[in-house]
Amino acid sequence: MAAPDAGHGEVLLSVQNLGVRFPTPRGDLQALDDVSIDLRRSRTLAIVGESGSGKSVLSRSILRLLPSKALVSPTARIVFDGIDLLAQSQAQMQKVRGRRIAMVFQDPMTALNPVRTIGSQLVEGLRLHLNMPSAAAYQRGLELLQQVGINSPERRLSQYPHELSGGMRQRVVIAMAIACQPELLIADEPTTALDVTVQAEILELLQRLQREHDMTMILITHDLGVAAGFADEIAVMYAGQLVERAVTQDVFKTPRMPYAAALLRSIPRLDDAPHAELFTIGGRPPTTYGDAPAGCRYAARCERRVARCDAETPPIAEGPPGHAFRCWRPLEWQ
Ligand SMILES: Nc1ncnc2c1ncn2[C@@H]1O[C@H](COP(=O)(O)OP(=O)(O)OP(=O)(O)O)[C@@H](O)[C@H]1O
Repeated sequence: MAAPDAGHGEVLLSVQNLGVRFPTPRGDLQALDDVSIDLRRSRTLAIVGESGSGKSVLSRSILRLLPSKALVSPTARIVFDGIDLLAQSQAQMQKVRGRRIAMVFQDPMTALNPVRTIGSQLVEGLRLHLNMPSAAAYQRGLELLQQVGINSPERRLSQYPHELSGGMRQRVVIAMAIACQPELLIADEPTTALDVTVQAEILELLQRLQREHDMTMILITHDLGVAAGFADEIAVMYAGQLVERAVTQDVFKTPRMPYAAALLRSIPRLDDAPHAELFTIGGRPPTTYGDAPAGCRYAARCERRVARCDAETPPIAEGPPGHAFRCWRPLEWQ
């Protein structure tokens, strides 16, 4: 699907017809189905959806970090700055991963080695990717820690991950991710494992770094509220499919697919009455094994369902220019 706001900047990342299946004893689990998405340089895209909607499989596909048993659809293409990523060998991907596309994961401890100091991990990345001599890498390590808002960086470099708070650890992981000045940074639920007070600080840090380094960014989150404050564009995933895509304010002002509208209603608002019950979407998204039955995957939970929703699969298509959605009975205006 073409990036909204077409004409501003070249497309840096293009995902076309991406399907991913995992073989299981119950048949192939369909994790992603025909996902196409373009992202222009310097833009931030939030990928939003409930647990299991395929957000992480999408980001891992881009980095070629899927488990070897994953089956990628033969017609899929993922093109990053003209490089066909799915056609690269793992050795070639080493030159892209970490260097041109970096990732920040949910739990900083999965990215950090618990038995090595922060300094050795940060410096090693710089030496490995950028061939820096030790002294220069150490100096750059200090600068990076300062950039991500860590005080007394000399002391921190000699500490082990467990000696740092969760927020501090995520700052270190972010410093490692930006070390090689990647063009694309993918942050997968970067604040979910952190205290609420620290979450906002980490998001602010990512936003500042995005601006300062003119990075293109993908933020994966289950929280549309977080996406709103962060991203230029929002892509909503549901049960392995992309179901709505537009610039952030269009998704908020005029969501077209009832699922996006329901997600919006489930965000707590400051003007809600005290103790007002939060809206929740009843039911759960389906998991598809083998070929998906015809129909809209959201139909069973949808307030606007009509017979066609069960009979035919809606394609993803643009309504107003730059606003694409997958729905037979879209909301015309909110
Ligand atoms: N290695 C795997 N083997 C089998 N199934 C998998 C594997 N990884 C993911 N899946 C399945 O693929 C689907 C999409 O998973 P994914 O992790 O992308 O969802 P998500 O939207 O990122 O969810 P969450 O917010 O919980 O991380 C899910 O049904 C999940 O169970």
